[in-house]
Amino acid sequence: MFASRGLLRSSRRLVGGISSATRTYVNLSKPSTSVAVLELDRAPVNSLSKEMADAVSAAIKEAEGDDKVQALVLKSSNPKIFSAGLDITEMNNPEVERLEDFWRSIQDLFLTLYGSRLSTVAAIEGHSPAGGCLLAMSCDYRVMTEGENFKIGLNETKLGIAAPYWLKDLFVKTIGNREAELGLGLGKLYSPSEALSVNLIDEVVKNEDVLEVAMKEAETWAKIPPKGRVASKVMLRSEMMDELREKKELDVGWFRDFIMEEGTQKGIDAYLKSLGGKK
Ligand SMILES: CC/C=C\CC/C=C/CC(=O)SCCNC(=O)CCNC(=O)[C@H](O)C(C)(C)COP(=O)(O)OP(=O)(O)OC[C@H]1O[C@@H](n2cnc3c(N)ncnc32)[C@H](O)[C@@H]1OP(=O)(O)O
Repeated sequence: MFASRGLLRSSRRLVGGISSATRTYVNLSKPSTSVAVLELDRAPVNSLSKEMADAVSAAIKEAEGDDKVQALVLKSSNPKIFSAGLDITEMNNPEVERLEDFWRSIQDLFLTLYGSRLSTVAAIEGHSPAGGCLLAMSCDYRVMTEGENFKIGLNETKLGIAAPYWLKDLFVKTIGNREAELGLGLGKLYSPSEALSVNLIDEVVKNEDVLEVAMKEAETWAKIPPKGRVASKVMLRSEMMDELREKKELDVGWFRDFIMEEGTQKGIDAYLKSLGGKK
């Protein structure tokens, strides 16, 4: 399985007898019969551009296409950054049509990952702000590497923007209403131990152990008979997904109007310039 479906540039290789495929922005491999590993690989910070979001969605669908695969580990090629979230340059002085398409790709990525028939385990290596936290929260289980300087959370308000309603809903579902009020309002980024204490993540592990722990967890989920497991996931998640599917174009409009406002643009521009102090 995992043959290219013509969506992505791909090259195939055999690593220790394991078939794996390297593509633009993502690497998909299958280290065991029932578990696939999807590595985010967009330097420098795995930010989600439209193309990156499309590549991740396509790779998830490809893994789902193998009937034997029951679980997926989502990891990063960068041991210090899981994902820096949405590619802010997509929202900085954008062309409107591209901005709308970008948002559709982000919505689709969320629907694909959150609604996957596969059990998904996030191996959160390092920083995971905003859209990175979205990726992690869309999984069934979250393991994060230790290191109190690593942060996860929804910091959108600090950029002068607001998380979309469905990301807010996902946050509330994950950590509860009160903590979400604090987290969203303050744009709080949690250290691994803080994230664990509010149930934003499920485990904190040593950096060198993260993949092994995530794989073990994925194998555990993969052993659960899929019929009941998937039905349970659908019960828990379909309401939210159906609502977004219904409101998709409305949500695109809200996003576009919000981002295109002059004040929002000023905030995004200033934030982007502050990053790394280099721009
Ligand atoms: C109605 C709905 C309305 C709106 C919804 C909008 C939702 C938005 C959700 C989001 O995801 S917004 C993005 C939020 N992300 C962040 O705030 C993270 C920003 N990045 C960082 O904090 C740091 O880069 C890091 C902690 C992840 C890593 O730090 P470090 O290793 O020191 O790297 P640098 O900061 O030097 O960055 C390297 C390089 O990458 C660029 N960059 C970083 N993050 C992004 C990003 N999210 N998008 C685009 N580019 C990013 C950074 O500018 C540097 O570029 P250079 O060219 O200067 O090397």
